[in-house]
Amino acid sequence: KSQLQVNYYSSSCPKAEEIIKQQVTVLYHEHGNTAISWVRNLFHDCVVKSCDASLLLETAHGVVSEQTSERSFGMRNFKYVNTIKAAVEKECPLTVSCADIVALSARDGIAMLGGPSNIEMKTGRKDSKESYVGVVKDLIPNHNDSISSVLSRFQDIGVDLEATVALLGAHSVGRVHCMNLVHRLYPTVDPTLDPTHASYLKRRCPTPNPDPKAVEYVRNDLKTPMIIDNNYYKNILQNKGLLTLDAELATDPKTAPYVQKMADDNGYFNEQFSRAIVLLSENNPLVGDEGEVRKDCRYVNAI
Ligand code: HEM
Ligand SMILES: [Ca+2]
Ligand SMILES: [Ca+2]
Repeated sequence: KSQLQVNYYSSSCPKAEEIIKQQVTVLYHEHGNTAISWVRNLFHDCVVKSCDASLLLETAHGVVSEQTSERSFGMRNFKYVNTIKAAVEKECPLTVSCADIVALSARDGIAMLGGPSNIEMKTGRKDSKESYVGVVKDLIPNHNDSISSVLSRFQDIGVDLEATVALLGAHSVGRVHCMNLVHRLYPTVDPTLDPTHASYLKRRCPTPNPDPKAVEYVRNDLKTPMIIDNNYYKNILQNKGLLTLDAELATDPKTAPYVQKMADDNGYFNEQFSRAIVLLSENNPLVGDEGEVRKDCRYVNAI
């Protein structure tokens, strides 16, 4: 079985990585939160079977999109993946996979957001010919799952304990909708939440039953909301994590020592985050003649 490699497109499409980076940069300057979406996309694609762009398939021709799963709640900016893909197709038709676009856009998005800029992302992934919507809920943890179940799910795909703690640092950017946190505020405030922060959250999320269509949300990190840094760990140590999972990460005896170390040392966090992103991105890829290179990331190729 062939493997992923560094610069897989060096002869078939030498400009591929440069074009993707340029598109990610332009999109970031138009809508900064696109870069945030590329990071979440990597997680939601790679954890579901493989980094194979299964996430990007839309509901059509008998396919039901993974994006319709309740775990995909709040995901955004999918339409701009098509912008990146179109630019790459123009240079090299049917050559660069959507799965590699997911991986490379995550790498470049992380750099735009001030995270590590030296991630060695291999390429050569192929795209799935199907959606795995039926297993999304089994594979992507819920916001109130226990830390031990989250750790074992990551373990199953080769992401170790320290790397898992580092990956959650992605919650140093982006937002959480009220729907995913009102259970910590009503009817009574979760005692593990900092009371001042809880009052702030109640102002942002004033009712126990937010309309899922209303865009009521809280930013993950009030200090550096658009920067991937170790502030997430500082927040959760001060009981200002938004998800139940965030709160548990800070106190569980297995994860707490790493949380403390990451909070104390941004360089160490960056190192572990880079390593973890690579592990995540190499989960079970389709390679060689497996899968296909989709022409349009939203649909499998016509036969
Ligand atoms: C393992 C357990 C995880 C759980 C339970 C979890 C859960 C969530 C939830 C509930 C949200 C908020 C969705 C919303 O209300 O809009 C969110 C946002 C986000 N998650 Fe996670 N997450 C996990 C791991 C990760 C990982 C490993 C990454 C990336 C490496 C990641 C990246 C993000 C990003 C970037 C956002 C913000 C998205 C935006 O603002 O558009 N998450 N996550
Ligand atoms: Ca996938
Ligand atoms: Ca931050």
